[in-house]
Amino acid sequence: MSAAVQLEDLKMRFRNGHQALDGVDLTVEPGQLLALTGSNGAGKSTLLRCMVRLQEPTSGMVRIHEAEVTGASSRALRRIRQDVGFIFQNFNLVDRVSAFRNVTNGAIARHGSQCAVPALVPSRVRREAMDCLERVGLAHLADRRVDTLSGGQRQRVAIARSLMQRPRLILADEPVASLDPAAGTAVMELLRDISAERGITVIAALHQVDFALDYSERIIGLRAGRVELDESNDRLSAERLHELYGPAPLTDSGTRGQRR
Ligand SMILES: Nc1ncnc2c1ncn2[C@@H]1O[C@H](COP(=O)(O)OP(=O)(O)OP(=O)(O)O)[C@@H](O)[C@H]1O
Repeated sequence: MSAAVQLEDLKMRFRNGHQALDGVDLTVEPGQLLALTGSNGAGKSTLLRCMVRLQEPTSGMVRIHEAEVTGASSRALRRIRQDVGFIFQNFNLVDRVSAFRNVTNGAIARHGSQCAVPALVPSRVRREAMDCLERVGLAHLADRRVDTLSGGQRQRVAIARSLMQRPRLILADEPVASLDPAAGTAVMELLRDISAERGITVIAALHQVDFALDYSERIIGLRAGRVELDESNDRLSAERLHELYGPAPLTDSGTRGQRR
């Protein structure tokens, strides 16, 4: 099967001369849940953003599902991005509207801007939005304004919104960094489960090495914009990962989430 993501000698230098990515080569198999780890400033966010050109790489090649991202026209890029969900640390939801409306917004790329206008949302999209909310365990809060939800609930709304895209790839930039350990665990379990159920490739930048070990199949360690470590999680000990990337909080008062 073809790779979900392929990066070749990817480089990104900011205008101030800072080399944030310094020749990253990486191939990610479809359906894999991969954790990107590394200390502050290692280049994790830049790498995720460069994959879909939210940040323009300076050089190198990105391919997603066989389509070349680098060099793609804006139309081709839009098409590639339709298959890619992005989950952010700060959720990036529309605060003053309901969970349901945030989720139907996720259908805009597939069904057009009518999905942003409640009265015009087709009934099949409404049904799908409820299914997605159901999947993340929040159907009962569909009508709640998202700014009245907890951080963990908001992140689950963001995941439901991304499911509306029917993504083949989800890029998650510190999806649990703003959450308490229990909410973080719930979000990581959800990402792991939807990846397994739907064959969605997930690449998650994670600071917490315990989450990386517990929920990913493969761990990439970045340092100064380079891949320093690339291991399957069952070959990595927590001690080694802690040693490389510093102390990190345990996920839940000393216990760790369930391994696959
Ligand atoms: N707009 C910018 N201009 C110049 N340098 C930048 C810019 N944005 C980020 N950087 C630098 O690029 C490097 C990589 O940043 P990036 O945010 O990708 O790291 P990260 O691994 O995601 O870090 P963190 O874990 O702190 O989020 C850092 O040294 C950062 O200071």
